[in-house]
Amino acid sequence: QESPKREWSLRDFEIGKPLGKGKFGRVYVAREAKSKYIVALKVIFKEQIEKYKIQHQLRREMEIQTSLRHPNILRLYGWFHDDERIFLILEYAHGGELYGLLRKTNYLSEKQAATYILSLTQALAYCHEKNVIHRDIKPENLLLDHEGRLKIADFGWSVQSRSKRQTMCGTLDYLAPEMVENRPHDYAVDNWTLGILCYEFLYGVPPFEAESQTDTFRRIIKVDLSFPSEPQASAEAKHLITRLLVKDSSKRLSLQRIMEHPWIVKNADPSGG
Ligand SMILES: Clc1cnc2c(Nc3ccc(N4CCOCC4)cc3)nc(-c3cccnc3)cn12
Repeated sequence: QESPKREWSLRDFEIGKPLGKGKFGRVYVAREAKSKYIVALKVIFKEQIEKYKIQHQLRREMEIQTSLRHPNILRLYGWFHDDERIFLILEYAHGGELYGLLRKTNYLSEKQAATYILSLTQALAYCHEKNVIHRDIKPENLLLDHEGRLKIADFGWSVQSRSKRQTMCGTLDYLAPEMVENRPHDYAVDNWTLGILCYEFLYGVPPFEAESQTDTFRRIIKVDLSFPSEPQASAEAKHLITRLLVKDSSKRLSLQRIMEHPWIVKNADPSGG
């Protein structure tokens, strides 16, 4: 049952270290003074909102994010503002960025990869049944909780930390052909992105990575997909990736079929851990 919506203010929080900064502001660890509850506090500057004319997008994103309740979607508990800033009170993901894990281990085991793909698929299926589409599941928006469970932490403002790889900012790697070709896109773009992420979890690099954005663009629209010989991935994993990285968006494996795919059924830990 819903806790009473109380008015928050900056006085309620002790601000900790910055976690990262984005185009519109920064994210800090913070602690609610009375309960000692740890949260992430995202600060967005109003003059940036006016400058980029994103008031409505921000309002819509915040309403959506507050209404979503799913174990793999980061909670937005509430917000408040002062003269020049808007503060979002977010669930703190104790495990940090999934990217940090991927960078450390280069690539994930098939069990880990399948578990994260299942979590993402379940979160997306939840969003789609609530008619929330196009949660851009770019990797920089994927965080981990204290048990290593995946959390989609996006409401349209990906936060870039300094430690991010160069390719990350403004990369095309995760965009579906219909996006890069500026054609109308629907929620099937998320199915494509699941294929990109599955490949990157298993091989450590996105499938269409190239020296230049132009080459990445060419490889995406051609679906120039090949699997390296190292590290070895199972035939089922490659089958799933091949059934998602399909140019015709209507032919991509549905979220339901992903959950039932042999590679997922065999390898994923249903508890998401
Ligand atoms: Cl929103 C939100 C909720 N929780 C987080 C979070 N949590 C978090 C926890 C732990 C560590 N570690 C750093 C290495 O040592 C281990 C702990 C990093 C981030 N990070 C970011 C973030 C991270 C990077 C850039 N921009 C934002 C956003 N977050």
